[in-house]
Amino acid sequence: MIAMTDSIYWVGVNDRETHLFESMLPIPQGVSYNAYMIVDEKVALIDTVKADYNDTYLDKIKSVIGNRDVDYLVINHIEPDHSGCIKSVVEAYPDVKIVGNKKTANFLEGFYGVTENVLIVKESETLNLGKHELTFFMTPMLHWPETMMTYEGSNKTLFSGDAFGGFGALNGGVFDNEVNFSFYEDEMRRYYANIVGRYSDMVQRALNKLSNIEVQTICSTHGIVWRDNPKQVIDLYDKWSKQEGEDGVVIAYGSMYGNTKAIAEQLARAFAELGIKDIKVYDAARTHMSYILSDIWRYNTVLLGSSTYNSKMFPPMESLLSKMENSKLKNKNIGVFGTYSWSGESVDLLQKLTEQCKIQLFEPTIKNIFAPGSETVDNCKALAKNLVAAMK
Ligand SMILES: Cc1cc2nc3c(=O)[nH]c(=O)nc-3n(C[C@H](O)[C@H](O)[C@H](O)COP(=O)(O)O)c2cc1C
Repeated sequence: MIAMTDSIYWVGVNDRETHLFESMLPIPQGVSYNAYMIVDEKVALIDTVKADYNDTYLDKIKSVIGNRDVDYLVINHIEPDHSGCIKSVVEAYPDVKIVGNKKTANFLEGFYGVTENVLIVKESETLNLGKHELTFFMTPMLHWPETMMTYEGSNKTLFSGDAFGGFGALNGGVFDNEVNFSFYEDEMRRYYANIVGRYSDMVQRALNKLSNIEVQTICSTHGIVWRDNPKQVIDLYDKWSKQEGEDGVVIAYGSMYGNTKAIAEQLARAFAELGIKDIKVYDAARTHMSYILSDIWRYNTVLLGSSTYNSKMFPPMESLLSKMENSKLKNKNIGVFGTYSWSGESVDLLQKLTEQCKIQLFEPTIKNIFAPGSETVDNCKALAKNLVAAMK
């Protein structure tokens, strides 16, 4: 338990055990499931943690309130990594009222069979705890239908659910002024690109809503608590949700025997010769696509390459492109390249995807039969030149 004020507590946990978040995204640095508690005339919990950490969570609550009862459990987001302890909270505190919106109630019944003692709240409705008053803001599809945020007025604290969160367990430092943010920034962007990015329009809607309230502290369900400079994370979310990429290049390729890789290397060199310093080259079969997507989110220029594999793209590139399409990527300048030996579908498929994604494809497209020759070097230089000219 960590006291955030004399009456608001962090009762979250660090997960250093799970390898793959949502069974897909590597979290070598762990992740935190943040939950909070407000102790006033009434006691309110805000979100719970993943079921695996049930005992630790309940112990933390008890360490603050002893034998007092919990009056409310606010569910900002019912994804199981935050709602996994609902049933044990109900068992431990049978009179607890579960606070959520109409959609939360539906999920609550479906996941946990809980139908009693549910308090349904609507947009801007308030709940008085004594000195603290909670106001609820609906933020649907950020990133589930039932997501909402809870604002505590006396401390100007926003409990934001998954919004403003990120990977990376809390290594002692919990608040933004206690940590070196560069590590958390990378892990926040990877979380954003892979989990929230698809719902960027909803993020913009939520940011507009929040612009009407004064926020001094942001408490997300993952990662650090922002109380020194909450504007920093709001600005980052604004930038990421507008998909405003920085000048820089991501080159991702799939290559079995090095021919496509050779083009990737030539392209990287061509960008470097044009003065670009931020160039990230990824073998899509080697680096998990969540890291590649995170950099694609960061930069404005993307080069995608694939050899032809059984009339298709090389499978790891196919996965990356499917994820890119699902993320509703926009505002990127793209070049494509690849090699083949007889039918050569991969580059055409790469091109087709850029049409589906509505991202701008730059010429020349580089499609090589067998090993790349000297004309490939010229094509790489021409493509790099066109893409650099389009940077800010
Ligand atoms: C398993 C396998 C399947 C392939 N399937 C095709 C194909 O369907 N059409 C084609 O034109 N070339 C195909 N090729 C040839 C490669 O696309 C070609 O040799 C390419 O240059 C390899 O590039 P890389 O060295 O970057 O892997 C295949 C090669 C392998 C090893």
